[in-house]
Formats: sequence, C-alpha cells, structure tokens
Amino acid sequence: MTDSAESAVLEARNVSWSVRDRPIITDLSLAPKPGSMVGVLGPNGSGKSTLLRVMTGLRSPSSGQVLLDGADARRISRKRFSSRVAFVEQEVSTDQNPTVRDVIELGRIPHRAAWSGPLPDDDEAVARAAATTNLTGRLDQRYGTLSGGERQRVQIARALAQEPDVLVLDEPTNHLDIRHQLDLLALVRGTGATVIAALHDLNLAATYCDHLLVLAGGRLVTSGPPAEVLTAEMIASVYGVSAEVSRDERGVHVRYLAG
Ligand SMILES: Nc1ncnc2c1ncn2[C@@H]1O[C@H](COP(=O)(O)OP(=O)(O)OP(=O)(O)O)[C@@H](O)[C@H]1O
Repeated sequence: MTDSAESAVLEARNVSWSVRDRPIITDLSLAPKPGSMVGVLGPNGSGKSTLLRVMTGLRSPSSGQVLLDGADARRISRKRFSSRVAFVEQEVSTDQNPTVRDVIELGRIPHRAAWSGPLPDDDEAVARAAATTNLTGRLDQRYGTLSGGERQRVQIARALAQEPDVLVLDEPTNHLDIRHQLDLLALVRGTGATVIAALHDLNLAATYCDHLLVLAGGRLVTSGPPAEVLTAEMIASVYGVSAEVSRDERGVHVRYLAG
C-alpha cells in the first residue's frame, strides 16, 4: 500500500538526512494510503524521529523529497503545510506558563488569518478536541502542573484542534497507562486522518496499524502489513530479542521470551 504514491497526501520519496556527514536516515520512502495508520518501528536511535521530522518539514532532507498532495513540500508555506499536517513530538517543553486551553488553541493558528484572534470556529474546534481527549474539565489548568500522561493528551488535543489530514505522532503512547494507550490509538484511528506513528510496542502496532515500516541504523529493514512484518526472525535480528509470534483471527500477538 505504501507504493500507492499517487494517492498519498504526505509522502517521503527516497529521503536521507545526515548530520556532519554522518548518515542518520538513508533512502527511506513512505506513502501512506489516505486514512490508513502506519507504524514506524525500530530500536532506539534507528531514525524513527528523524524520519518523522523530515516528513513534517522540521528537517530538510539531504537528498530525496517530501511531497504534500504531490507537490514538493519546500514550495509550500509553513502555514499551509500545518493546516494539513499535525505533528506531536516526543517531548514538548515551553518557557511560558500556558493553560491547557492556550496549548490546544495553538492548533488553530494555521487556520487563522494573520493577526486574528480566536474566532467561534476556533473555540468550537478547541472544545471538540478537549472533549475527545477527556480534557474539558482541565482547560484552565496550567500545562506545567499536568502529569506526563495528561500533557501527552493535551498535545494530541492540540493536534486534533488543527483538524489535519495527516497526524504524525512520535511515540504517542509514551507516558500513558494501558487504558489511555488503547483509547488514544483508537481515537486517532477514528479521526479518519492518515496517521503515521513511531511506536515501540509491537502488540499495539499489530492491533492498530495497517502497515508497518521497520528501521535499523536509519535504513529500511522491512515493511508491509503487521502479519507479514512481525516475525520472530525480524524481532531477533532487529531488536536482539527472542519472541514467539502467534497469529489467530484477532491478529498477530508477540510474546517476548525472557533471557
Ligand atoms: N541533530 C543531531 N545531531 C547528531 N546526532 C543526531 C541528531 N539528530 C539525531 N541524531 C542521532 O541520530 C540517531 C537517530 O535518532 P532518532 O531520534 O531519529 O532515533 P529514534 O529511532 O527516534 O530513537 P528513540 O527510539 O530512542 O526515540 C541517533 O543516534 C541520534 O543520536
């Protein structure tokens, strides 16, 4: 499915990114089918965040191209790009002392005319995003006083308020308890947006993703549907972990073997 480049909203085509001549990601391509959820897997330091940063325009590829609606993303204004693509990074820090509402409202900026304050549409989008993420009662709380999991949910709410066509999430379940992990992935799937998410949990990836991409050392190891990608051989070679992988009518399940 990632070969269906023509229909992808956001596409990476043979992108590489290096720092001081050290290749961090090399020749990666990804063209998610609209409305699908793609999981980017790989060990720590394998280049997942870098790929997401390149795809969201925070890093310029050293070679290759990022395309939005088939056009080179470098030719698209940041505002227009952000009205289509929302990115939730792993750790978001702020020097200010904003409220939860202030943070979620940031998602509306790409939709506003220059210098305009919040409009009724913005207030509605913020209220909807807060309700969907169960934060309605927290809107006036200071962001800095929230727990790690609550902050994560606020960042997701900010991205939802952006009403994007593509949601790019870097380890979105980090900090979340199991209930919130399941709720969050079901929620983002239910938005209808195309989702690209870096994930560590192989079972969550198997449950929620349509397509997986596995990286090691910044290069593609394998890609395809979870049932094809998640094998004991792949887990042993990429993560150095022995695992049993079972398949039944509910999907793929990975059980790690101690030792
Ligand atoms: N600006 C930079 N300068 C130097 N090295 C960098 C820079 N950005 C990334 N790297 C290195 O590139 C490699 C890939 O980093 P990246 O954050 O993309 O990995 P990741 O797969 O997201 O890791 P994790 O699972 O730990 O979040 C790491 O070794 C990292 O130290």
